[in-house]
Amino acid sequence: MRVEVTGLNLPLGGVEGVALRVEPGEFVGLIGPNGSGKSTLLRALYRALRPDDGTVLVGGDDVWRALTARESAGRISVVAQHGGDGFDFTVAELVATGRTPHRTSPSADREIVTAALERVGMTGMAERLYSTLSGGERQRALLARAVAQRGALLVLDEPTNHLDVNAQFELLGLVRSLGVTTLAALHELNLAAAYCDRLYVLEAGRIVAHGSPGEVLTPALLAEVFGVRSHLGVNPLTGRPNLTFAPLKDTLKETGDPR
Ligand SMILES: Nc1ncnc2c1ncn2[C@@H]1O[C@H](COP(=O)(O)OP(=O)(O)OP(=O)(O)O)[C@@H](O)[C@H]1O
Repeated sequence: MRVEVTGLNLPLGGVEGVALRVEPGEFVGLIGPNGSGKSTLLRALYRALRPDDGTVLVGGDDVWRALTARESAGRISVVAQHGGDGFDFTVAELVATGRTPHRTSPSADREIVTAALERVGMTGMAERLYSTLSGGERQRALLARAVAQRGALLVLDEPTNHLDVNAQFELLGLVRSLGVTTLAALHELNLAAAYCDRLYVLEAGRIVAHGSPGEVLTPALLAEVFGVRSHLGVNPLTGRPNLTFAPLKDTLKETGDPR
């Protein structure tokens, strides 16, 4: 399902004049420093923050003007930051809330929930209370809910938070394997380089660059936007672009030789 955002101005986060596209089946990453407006922009896409101006088309329909909240929830699956906080649900109950926008039978819903839990490897935790899960387990439960929701667009807000290095690969690999059009805010730039087809860079609420990871993640852009020195090479294990970083001012000298 195609996403087309044009002329988007939001009442929060300084988000102004944002235009972006996600083609059907693409995995597009949204990167930018803390506070640059990534979460705020995503909220406007999944109908949680009404824009002052501009359009958000998902599957050709204006999310804010042509779709109801229910229709939008049927089309867009979301893994938001702190998305399950405050729920006193079991994992299976949480995942079942992903079926709310759909009018399918209870038995079909149960099968979909079971399959979603299996997909994220949480079958054995179905009856655990969400509030008792670790941070990484919570992320997987929220992804299972999004899988059960079966939206044609998947929006992820920093989905790899709390995950160990292997779990980060597993989660993003799982997302890719779904083959669903995906837009994800990501902090870890090497994960963005490894998993995303294209990237958009947000700085103070404006898109300042977009393109393939190799085109976007240049030392000049990373110095300007993130204030770091960087080297773009190739990950010898995967062949994907690979960044190494250092602070602009070499504060590492003061830490001594780690060897
Ligand atoms: N409800 C709100 N009220 C006031 N300011 C807000 C609100 N929501 C977001 N902001 C501000 O908007 C800016 C962008 O926030 P946002 O959460 O979108 O950034 P982000 O790029 O997702 O950051 P991070 O990487 O730290 O998660 C921040 O300065 C934030 O303080």
